[in-house]
Amino acid sequence: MFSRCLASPPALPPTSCRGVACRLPRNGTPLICSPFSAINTRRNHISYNGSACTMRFLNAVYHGLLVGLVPNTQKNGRLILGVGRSISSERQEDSDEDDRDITANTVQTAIVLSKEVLTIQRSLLNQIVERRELASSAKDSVGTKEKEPASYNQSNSSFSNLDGDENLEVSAVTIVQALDEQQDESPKEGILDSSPVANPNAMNVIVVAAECAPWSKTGGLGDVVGELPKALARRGHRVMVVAPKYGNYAEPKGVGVLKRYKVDGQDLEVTYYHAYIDCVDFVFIDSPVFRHIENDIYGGNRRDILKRMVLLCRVAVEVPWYIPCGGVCYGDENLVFIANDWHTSLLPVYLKAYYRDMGLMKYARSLLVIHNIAYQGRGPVDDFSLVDLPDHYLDLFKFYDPVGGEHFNIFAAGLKTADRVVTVSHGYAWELKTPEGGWGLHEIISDNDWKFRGIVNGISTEIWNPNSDVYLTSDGYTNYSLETLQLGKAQCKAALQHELGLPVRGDVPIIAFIGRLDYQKGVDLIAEAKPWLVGQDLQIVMLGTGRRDLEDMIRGIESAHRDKARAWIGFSVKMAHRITAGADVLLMPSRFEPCGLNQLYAMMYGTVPVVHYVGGLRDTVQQFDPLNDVGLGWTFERAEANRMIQALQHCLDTYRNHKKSWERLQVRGMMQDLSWDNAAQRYEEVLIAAKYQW
Ligand SMILES: Nc1ncnc2c1ncn2[C@@H]1O[C@H](COP(=O)(O)OP(=O)(O)O[C@H]2O[C@H](CO)[C@@H](O)[C@H](O)[C@H]2O)[C@@H](O)[C@H]1O
Repeated sequence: MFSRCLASPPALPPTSCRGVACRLPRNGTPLICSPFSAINTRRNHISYNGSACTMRFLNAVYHGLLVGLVPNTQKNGRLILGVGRSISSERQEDSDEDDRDITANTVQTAIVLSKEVLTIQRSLLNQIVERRELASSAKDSVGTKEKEPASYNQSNSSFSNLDGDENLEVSAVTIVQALDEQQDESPKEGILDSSPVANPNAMNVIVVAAECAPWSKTGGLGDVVGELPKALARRGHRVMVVAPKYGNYAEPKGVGVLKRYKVDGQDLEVTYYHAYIDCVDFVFIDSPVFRHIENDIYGGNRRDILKRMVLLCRVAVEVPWYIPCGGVCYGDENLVFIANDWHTSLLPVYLKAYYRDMGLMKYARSLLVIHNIAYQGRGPVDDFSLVDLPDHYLDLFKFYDPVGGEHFNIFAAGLKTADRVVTVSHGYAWELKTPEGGWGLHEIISDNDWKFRGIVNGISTEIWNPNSDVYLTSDGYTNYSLETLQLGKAQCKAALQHELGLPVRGDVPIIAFIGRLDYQKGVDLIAEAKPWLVGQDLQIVMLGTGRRDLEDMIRGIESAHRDKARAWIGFSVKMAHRITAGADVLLMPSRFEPCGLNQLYAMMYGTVPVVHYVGGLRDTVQQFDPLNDVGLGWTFERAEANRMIQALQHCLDTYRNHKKSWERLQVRGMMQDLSWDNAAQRYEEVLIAAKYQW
């Protein structure tokens, strides 16, 4: 098996794709894409608003915008800009005279460049403008002879190694002029505020997952993969998401790259689609094995699912070499992969076995995020033959526990191999190290505690925002904010009751449940509590899909109590939003909950959570304390129906009899900053730790 691996070693990337370096076509091609209308190419050079510079420089500028572009020194009236290590590390490739015809890439790069230059950091703009003003005031005071501001000539600059390289020069004045012109056309605040921050620790980050909202989503993983990358990009990282292409997606366009991978002896053709949205490169992998399963992305037999995940991981690990995003491949320096759950736990293993063990991708690192340890990619030991690894890697996967006996466990191998491991809350991080919470993997997690950390998920405050929610603009629903909470929520509640055919009554509390119908989510506790629930003056709305018996169970509750209960079986994003807005209470009796997103969404909509005190629900829902008027909802200590009923009794008492307390609860929930920005900062700390780990 080892020799099979060696017989088809992973191909080395083309030299033009190994870093930021790309070559221009032999014949000059005018690039008319710049808002400055002044980017032109000559052989190996680009004239940018009249200043000669190399494509490498433009690429470096592109990266420099992300890592911080620093005025360095001035020479012959031109400002030399240092862009950190990306330039110096690429300089030796300048001597390579091998031009490559990459016109399309070059044009694309210039397009990206021209867009990115507009989002150049406020600090750079200010520095340059300040210096220009300094220069002109100095000029005024001295007369006709232009005098350089002293700061231009700092010989101790950290970028002094760039001195003298003509190719790295660009006229500061032309940049300033271009920015000035652009400011006339566009709202300054908008451009600058949405730009990535300068970040000295900026990295290339590739998030790999089996699902990515809004294109594919079966639960919280999709939401996280759709949003965390954007928050990392806002922090100045260059971020890509790699996910399978399950359907026909509108935005991503084919990139014209075709590759073949062998999985379980079968040749699989792979093409790639790309979209650049909110400063993130979304790369979708198209292959026959992924097509037409958008409604059942984890469907099929165990071996089929495993083969899909093998393909995803094998392709993803090479994407930084082969897929030009904005004309430039990510390359493997300063690179961190973020794998998610067992589906992509093979990625850290492939990174090690195929590359780092062979002296390739030496500086690339991997981070594995545990969203749910209950799914581990277990199978018989024979499954090892499907993952195409050297024989000595079997020990990483072979795992014994009393439940599964000796078996093949993909999550186990990923946890051991990844450079860092994160899970999605502090509560769950603790639980994972216990025999109950770790689902057999607790010892591996404890053994790797040094590289393990909990980071609470954030949420998209654009998609899940009652003030701009696109699903609240029709059918009687309305958008609302903190200021219009009581009126707006009452209207949404009436619209929900109307849409579901429940009695339209403002005074009756609506208790909602949204989630996968399985053991984890504790929906059976609702069935157990049914006699109490239906004896109350309340309405209960349940949205979910999953286990057939649980679907039948909630259907049964509805058919026995049509005036009080509704069960929506299926996956409906629209209904999830509408129920979150229209309900008064969100019930989450989850037996375990790594983080939970629905309680966060609920709080943003003034919907009060009642949750089992477990995992991420402990971290995010502080128990209401009426004496001190603090807290965000109600928690119950054990996943038992009577405990849940007690918590609901307290909750309904406050709803009915303490309106002001209730409103303050709602307001406290809505006023929290639950955005991804905090979590992204924590992730960045982990990325940095991984980068400097040897
Ligand atoms: N029938 C339905 N129709 C429409 N939308 C539906 C739906 N059922 C669920 N959803 C949506 O799917 C998402 C569920 O997210 P959760 O975080 O609650 O659970 P999940 O268990 O999938 O995620 C796992 O990963 C996430 C992310 O890390 C962790 O928060 C979580 O604890 C862990 O179990 C929400 O956006 C919810 O609205």
